[in-house]
Amino acid sequence: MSISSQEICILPNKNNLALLQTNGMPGNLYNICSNLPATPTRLERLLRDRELRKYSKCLNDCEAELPSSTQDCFSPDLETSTCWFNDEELLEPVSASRSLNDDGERLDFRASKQRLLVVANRLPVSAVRHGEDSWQLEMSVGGLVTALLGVKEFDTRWIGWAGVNVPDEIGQKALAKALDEKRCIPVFLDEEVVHQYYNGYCNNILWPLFHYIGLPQEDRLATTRSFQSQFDAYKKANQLFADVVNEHYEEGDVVWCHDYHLMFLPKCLKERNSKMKVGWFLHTPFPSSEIHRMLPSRLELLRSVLAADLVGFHTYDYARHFVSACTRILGLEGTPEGVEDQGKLTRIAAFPVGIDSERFIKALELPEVQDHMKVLKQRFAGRKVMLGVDRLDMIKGIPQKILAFEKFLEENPNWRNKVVLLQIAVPSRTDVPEYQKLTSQVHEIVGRINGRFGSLTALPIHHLDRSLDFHELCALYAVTDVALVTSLRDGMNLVSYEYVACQESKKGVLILSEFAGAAQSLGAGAILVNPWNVTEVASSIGYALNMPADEREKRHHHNFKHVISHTAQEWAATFVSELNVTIVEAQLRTRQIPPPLPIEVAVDRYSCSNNRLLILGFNATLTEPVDTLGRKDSQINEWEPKLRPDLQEPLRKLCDDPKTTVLILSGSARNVLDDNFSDYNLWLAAENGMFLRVTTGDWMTTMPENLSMEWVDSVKNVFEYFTDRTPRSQFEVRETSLIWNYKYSDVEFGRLQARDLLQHLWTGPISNASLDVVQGRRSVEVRSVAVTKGAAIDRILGEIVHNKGMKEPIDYVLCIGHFLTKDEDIYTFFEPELPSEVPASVRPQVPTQVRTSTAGSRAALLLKQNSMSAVEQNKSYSIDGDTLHLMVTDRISFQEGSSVLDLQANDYFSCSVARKRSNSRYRLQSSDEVVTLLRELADHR
Ligand SMILES: O=P(O)(O)OC[C@H]1O[C@H](O[C@H]2O[C@H](CO)[C@@H](O)[C@H](O)[C@H]2O)[C@H](O)[C@@H](O)[C@@H]1O
Ligand SMILES: O=c1ccn([C@@H]2O[C@H](COP(=O)(O)OP(=O)(O)O)[C@@H](O)[C@H]2O)c(=O)[nH]1
Repeated sequence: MSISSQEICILPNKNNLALLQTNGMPGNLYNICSNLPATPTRLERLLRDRELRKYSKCLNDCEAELPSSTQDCFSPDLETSTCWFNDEELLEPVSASRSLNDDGERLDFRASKQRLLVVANRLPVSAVRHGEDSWQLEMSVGGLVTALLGVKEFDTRWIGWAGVNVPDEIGQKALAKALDEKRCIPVFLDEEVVHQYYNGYCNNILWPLFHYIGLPQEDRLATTRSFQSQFDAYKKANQLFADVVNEHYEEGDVVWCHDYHLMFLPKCLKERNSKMKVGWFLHTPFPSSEIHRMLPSRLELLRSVLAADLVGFHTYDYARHFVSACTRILGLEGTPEGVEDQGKLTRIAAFPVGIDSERFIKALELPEVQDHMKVLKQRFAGRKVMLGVDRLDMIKGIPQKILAFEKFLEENPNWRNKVVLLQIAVPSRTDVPEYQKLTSQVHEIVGRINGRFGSLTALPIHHLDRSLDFHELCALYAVTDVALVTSLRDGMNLVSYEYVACQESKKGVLILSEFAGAAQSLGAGAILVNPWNVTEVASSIGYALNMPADEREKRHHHNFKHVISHTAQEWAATFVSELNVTIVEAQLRTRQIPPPLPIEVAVDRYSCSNNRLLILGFNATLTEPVDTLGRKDSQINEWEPKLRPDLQEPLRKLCDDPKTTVLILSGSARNVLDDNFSDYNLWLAAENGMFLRVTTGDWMTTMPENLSMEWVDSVKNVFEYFTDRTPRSQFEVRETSLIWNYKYSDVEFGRLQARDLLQHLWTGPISNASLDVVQGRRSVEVRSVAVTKGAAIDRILGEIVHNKGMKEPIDYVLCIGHFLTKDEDIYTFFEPELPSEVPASVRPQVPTQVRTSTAGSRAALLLKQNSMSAVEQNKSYSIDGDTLHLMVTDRISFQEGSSVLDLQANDYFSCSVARKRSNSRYRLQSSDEVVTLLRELADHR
């Protein structure tokens, strides 16, 4: 019998029973499998997932204790390969995890392992060709490989470049076959692409920029010139990766893209299959948005990463920088969850990587490691040994490290023959000129210092330009007294983790750069340094070498605990779990997003009807879309909205159609609507419907009689104060509301100011008033509770019907707008059976029953009621200057039993524009689509 992870929950034991009950769902033990509507929070989901993982790990561990004959274990055949780590079990395919259930029945967990496609530039093995169809595979070096090799919980396949050019088909086939045994799938890149994409765009542009080094000094202009062709190659290479993923993808797979090489990949994948679960993780720092905005391709890169469902970074700082780049450069909304764009949320979070600590700890017991340790101890007997292990990369701060060591020797002559620095500098990206230069620079400094402080028998620096095998490396980690990590920037730095893992008996000291991601997790036990400050590093070396045993022990203990509990396995499992949860949540959220307006249907119903009402919002509905993409933030266009020129013609046609009444219903002031629409034959409702006029007539007010505006002066004071202190913000005093707008200000500063402003309002002038504070995307508006579009519409409708002397009820309503939530009561006005708060998820999108006003339409009902109450109460409104206060209720001339509205459900189209969540039945993405719609309607009289 095979069971899926979904079904695991029906096997509770005492432990997970306790957990499920503490997850906020008392008495609902089987909630995960039940059909009950309780929707768990993200935290509940993640906790449950974590518990299930532990549970299944526990079963797997039990299985490990079964006699080997009962296990169906894979034994890799690496006869043809030499492995750098000589640790081929790391690449084993998924082993069948089997266990017995309570009835002695065998459970096969093979099916419960989720398929994971890891896509990274580099495969864990690099290929070396030995003949036409013969390949040797060697382990690749670098933290990414180390981290991902620790991932064992999934049925993993690795897709990547084998680090070699294979132009011929025979070679490609043979290599694909050899790699298949390692569950690796090659992406073949030709030399030119590798040169432009990997050496060029990735390692000469993105890498230095993301590490705050800036573009290479000498060939900066050349780089600037070749930028476009390198970026094209980058996109091309990413597309090649996408093609291979698509070829191997099976429904339900998780596709996990890695690193700066593949920032374009999420977009390529999602364009082809929007349902694919795509995660992207960056192993390097993500720099401040000020750095990222220097990239000519800044927009495209951000946009394509955002196509992923989940985006992960090593630290909160990197995640914060990314979100800030999205807000500042793309103008998108950053929320605590991630980044939102048109209702799509890309979740952004920090997932600090770890190592497979057990592997290092166990390795120390191996005879070959013990042998290495013995040799090393003898070789350096009587001297303290300091260790540096880095790829030879400018980000690692190797010259700075060596200079600090020189300074230490300079200032501490007593240590000169008593300490040695072993520096392993693994050659890396040797085709990139900057790396070549670094090699000679380091050699030169090492030579100088050895010449200065060395003797015939001892040298202060042992510098190795090569990699070590795993056993040698573990031995070195274990016997050395101090590890020196001086990265100028480093995504994480796993060497520091590995050092700590191997120091359980010696309790050596870790000196760690504060610019490495690892400083966030190992900072408590390490000595943190600024690698640029050579004096500080030199004195830290002295401090470390002289540190008393009890302090070393405490510091080590702190870090060791962290390293063994934050493993690579846990990192990957958490990321994938979060990705799965993100997908579930996105599905739930999607249900709250109204479907696109079926334009054809709306047009078709329009042409079949005889008395139509078109209610159109103004801002962001009939104006150009809010300019966010690639905006030049400093450009203030116009504060006042303007009707899109391409809408003039269709709007005029619609207004001139005798069967159609057009109402512009807006928050804008009267003069703004006058400026834009005076020439059209339509109705204008300004200030959210508080003022009304037909363009051939004068303004009248529909304002409730007792509307108090006493609060205005005090709110104005607060708005003035914040306008003064927020560059490029502005406030507007309307007759029924006050609006502070910061759409042209610095987004983040504007938001902070808005938060502050709200606090002032709540605790000050409006605390006792009957007001609403309405937060827009980049605005704060204060208006009386009674002022909403929905509240005004019945009065407006009454006036229109009366004024036009309508003999026939309205049989078609299209209501579209970029309305604030407060004003969405306009949508539900025409749907009396549902309260406006009802979430879209439970709202029938297209009700099938036919409603007529006589059977309960709110408009007809209200009009009748108002009419009666007006007659009964004999209410009237006064004339105030040029404003006629409307007594709408006594103007209803319809006879009892007849109706103002005779609206069938499928003749009503409420539609939000450019809103992510809405109570409308439908949505349009932007005012561009409004243009299409109105053009179509205008052509169907
Ligand atoms: O593949 P290469 O070009 O030879 O470079 C090796 C790797 O270097 C980078 O490693 C990063 O990932 C580590 C693990 O997350 C992290 O600890 C370290 O700080 C990073 O520098 C690079 O990001 C990888 O893609 C490369 O494979
Ligand atoms: O001779 C060596 C030296 C180092 N490493 C490994 O390379 C990785 C370096 O990762 P780190 O995160 O420190 O930096 P990166 O090189 O990825 O920037 C570590 O796992 C080391 O064990 C290696 O494989 N061979």
